[in-house]
Amino acid sequence: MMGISVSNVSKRYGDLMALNRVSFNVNGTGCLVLLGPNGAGKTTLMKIMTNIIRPSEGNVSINGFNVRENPGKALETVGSLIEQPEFYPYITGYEALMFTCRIRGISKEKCISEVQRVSTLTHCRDYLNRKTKEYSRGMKQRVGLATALIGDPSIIILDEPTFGLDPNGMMEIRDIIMKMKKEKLIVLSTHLISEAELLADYIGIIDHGRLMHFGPVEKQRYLEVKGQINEAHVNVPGVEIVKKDDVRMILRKSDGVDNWAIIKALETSGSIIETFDYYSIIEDLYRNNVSQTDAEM
Ligand SMILES: Nc1ncnc2c1ncn2[C@@H]1O[C@H](COP(=O)(O)OP(=O)(O)OP(=O)(O)O)[C@@H](O)[C@H]1O
Repeated sequence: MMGISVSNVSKRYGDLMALNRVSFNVNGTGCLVLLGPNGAGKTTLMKIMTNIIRPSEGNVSINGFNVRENPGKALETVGSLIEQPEFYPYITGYEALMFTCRIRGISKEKCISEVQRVSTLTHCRDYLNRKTKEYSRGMKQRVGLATALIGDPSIIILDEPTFGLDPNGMMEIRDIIMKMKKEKLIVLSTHLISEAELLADYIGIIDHGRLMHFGPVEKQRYLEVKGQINEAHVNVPGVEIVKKDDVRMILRKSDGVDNWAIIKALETSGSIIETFDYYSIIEDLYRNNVSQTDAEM
């Protein structure tokens, strides 16, 4: 099974610990979102994962191959877009993509159709014949993403893929990621909680170089109840109250607990329910794990 293993990775820049003993494993398909404020260490971690820089300590393995010792094998099926893409200014986007096809070992005959495929996916065909020095930030971002998709890699590592895109562009890229994550392993960084909520199957929260939280996003497990719930008791096995005030309550439930059982218990105990819905816990995790001065939503 495809997977990434990050083991005790630290990175020092002089006195600064940009990453401090980060470890996690992620396997199979889905999307791991690395969420954290500016300067948290997300890009540094992704650069280490793709062998752009070397860790001060620790190791990264992809599909069982150590990224530093065996980069050819480890990164064979990995596509990536790290930081803002930069292209040689006098070449066109088309030439940049063709060049990447050749580097990735795609045969000459197949390059044209592959460039068409990735540029259609990322909606950058209209300006592929213009020189990259004329591109806006968003245009560069789309061509950069197209570059990451060349060769149809099974693992894709994307550093802030929607950075610099207009709202439509953001939605298009998120749609592409939603589709791709069904059959690929995607790792992406963002400082936007809304983006994490939409895309994450696994979440890693990074602050000041430390991995503060790592785990699956249990989308169906958390419920938000609003209404008059000041006297609420939820005597349902497998249900616990995570947070509660007079008008709002967050619940966590175990597998197999029926939402109707919870509603019934709440009403029986005298609550008046106005809304009852699934709740994304990511914002809470972020608030609890990122130092307040840095928190930006
Ligand atoms: N080459 C470098 N030399 C010195 N310090 C660096 C270098 N690269 C990164 N840093 C520092 O390491 C820390 C982590 O930076 P990094 O770019 O990984 O953060 P980030 O989470 O990706 O932030 P952002 O969301 O702003 O892109 C920051 O304090 C940054 O200033």
